[in-house]
Amino acid sequence: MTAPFGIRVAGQHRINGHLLFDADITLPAGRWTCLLGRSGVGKSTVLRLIPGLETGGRFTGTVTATDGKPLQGRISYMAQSDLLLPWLSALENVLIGARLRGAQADVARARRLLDRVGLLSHADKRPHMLSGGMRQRTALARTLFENRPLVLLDEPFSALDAGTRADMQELAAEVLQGRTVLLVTHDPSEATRLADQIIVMTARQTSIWPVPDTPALRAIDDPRTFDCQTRLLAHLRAAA
Ligand SMILES: Nc1ncnc2c1ncn2[C@@H]1O[C@H](COP(=O)(O)OP(=O)(O)OP(=O)(O)O)[C@@H](O)[C@H]1O
Repeated sequence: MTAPFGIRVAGQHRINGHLLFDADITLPAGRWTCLLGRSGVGKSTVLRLIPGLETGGRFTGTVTATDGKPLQGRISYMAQSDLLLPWLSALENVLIGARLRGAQADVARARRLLDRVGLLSHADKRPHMLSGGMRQRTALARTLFENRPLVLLDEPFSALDAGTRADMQELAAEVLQGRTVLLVTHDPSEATRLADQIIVMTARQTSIWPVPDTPALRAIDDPRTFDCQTRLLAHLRAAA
């Protein structure tokens, strides 16, 4: 993998002329940043601004990589909806990026990732034959397969049961080690477990929330993890 790089998103976003948010977010190179905030505040919009996707509004500001190079071809993005192609199997969906680029697809690696997300026995099924959580895990495998230095994850574990969610958090932490990751989540416990940096977003500002000085991936039952997630939840409930 190429050397990790950081990202800064700074500026104002408006929809129909109304200010949605004024943000200044820095993603440290090779680290996990978790972004939390009220529903509708603009977290997914921040994620979409980074690769330059349509947001339905107007952004006045900058998105810059710390190495000064263009971002094209260096980002893997997992949207809130799974975006699986319905006419392809789970395995073919994992391979779709390589196929679209006309690259040699590493089928064995795709199968290993499907195995890691618990879906190898479903590799030949099309998305309509899979549950919501299975489709989300297929989309996760597709995102991890892309092997990019910058990874944007929009609530990637939201459809999973608690046990599978913990397993998938651990898998993502392992596979994405050393990459720059931005994870949008509503779950203070998930953020506290995974984040090197937590950012809480409101319309007026983006602020850093202190994480325990233990390294991520943090133990769920560590009192410092528990204390951080409890205080973060209280803060999110109070934040406007
Ligand atoms: N394509 C679009 N056209 C117009 N407005 C949009 C579009 N996409 C999002 N919005 C609006 O932008 C605002 C922020 O949406 P966004 O999805 O970024 O919020 P969010 O914080 O990720 O929400 P959630 O936590 O519910 O997923 C919302 O008011 C939403 O209605």
